[in-house]
Amino acid sequence: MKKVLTIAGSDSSGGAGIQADIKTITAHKMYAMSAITALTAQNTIGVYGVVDTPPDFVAAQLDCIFTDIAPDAVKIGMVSNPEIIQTIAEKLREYQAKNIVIDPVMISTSGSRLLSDDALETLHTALLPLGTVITPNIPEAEVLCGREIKTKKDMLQAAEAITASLDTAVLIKGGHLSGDAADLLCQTGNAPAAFLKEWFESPRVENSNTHGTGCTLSSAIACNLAAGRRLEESVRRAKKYLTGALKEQLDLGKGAGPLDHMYRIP
Ligand SMILES: Nc1ncnc2c1ncn2[C@@H]1O[C@H](COP(=O)(O)OP(=O)(O)OP(=O)(O)O)[C@@H](O)[C@H]1O
Ligand SMILES: Cc1ncc(COP(=O)(O)O)c(N)n1
Repeated sequence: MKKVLTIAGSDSSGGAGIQADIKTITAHKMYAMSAITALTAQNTIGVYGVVDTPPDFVAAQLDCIFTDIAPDAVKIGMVSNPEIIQTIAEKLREYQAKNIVIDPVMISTSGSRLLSDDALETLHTALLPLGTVITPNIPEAEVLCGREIKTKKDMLQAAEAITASLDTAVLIKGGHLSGDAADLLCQTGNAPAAFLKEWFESPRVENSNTHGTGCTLSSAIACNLAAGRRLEESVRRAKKYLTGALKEQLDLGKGAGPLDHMYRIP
């Protein structure tokens, strides 16, 4: 059985973070492990409290996992503060982790900050370059490249800028733009300053319950990489899984509710 590790925050309402990741990994019939970076008191309406895990305890969780059951892929979500980010980066290097999908979570759908202001620089320099692929949404991609993204043309330019600056593949998620749900994968090509770009599009599903879409997509990409698939194919399959989970029209809670992660399980 393939093993997938999620390093992320806990969402008490179960729609995003660690809980969405474990459901997604389980729905892919893989073995899920978790290192929890923060506890959030959260529901479909908002985030009401955050308690960060002490960095040495993040390290202890990662030591326990990597010295015992080596993961075939790692998904990283909410990382909270610079000390936790440094710890994760050191451990990923120490254990030579492979197939690393980093979702640079900054602000929740409900509008709460999940990354401290002083963590951005550390995220950029210490952690993101270790990713096999990073998966920012539009506001996160704007922060990473320092320019506005209003159109698909802007996405193309931003993706090149981020790929060039981090020397890693980037999937910019287009859920925050209007029209079809179009995500753009950009990787470095063979020649200097050459980029390989591919769009992954699906019709927009009329569903306001989108809590945890980003977490779910990045975990599903990690599962497909764990299965040995190429990045492009992993993104294509992950997006199909996510779109299916949205189409189920699960409607829980008073705000932006969660997805039906289990829809493929008979
Ligand atoms: N209404 C929708 N219909 C179909 N796909 C969608 C819809 N909304 C978002 N998506 C897809 O969901 C994935 C996550 O995109 P999004 O841009 O919302 O990321 P995100 O903001 O990190 O997610 P979230 O913060 O809600 O967890 C992308 O593949 C995007 O195209
Ligand atoms: C613990 C945790 N991790 C990530 C998210 C982002 O998910 P969303 O943007 O859908 O709120 C979240 N709300 N909570």
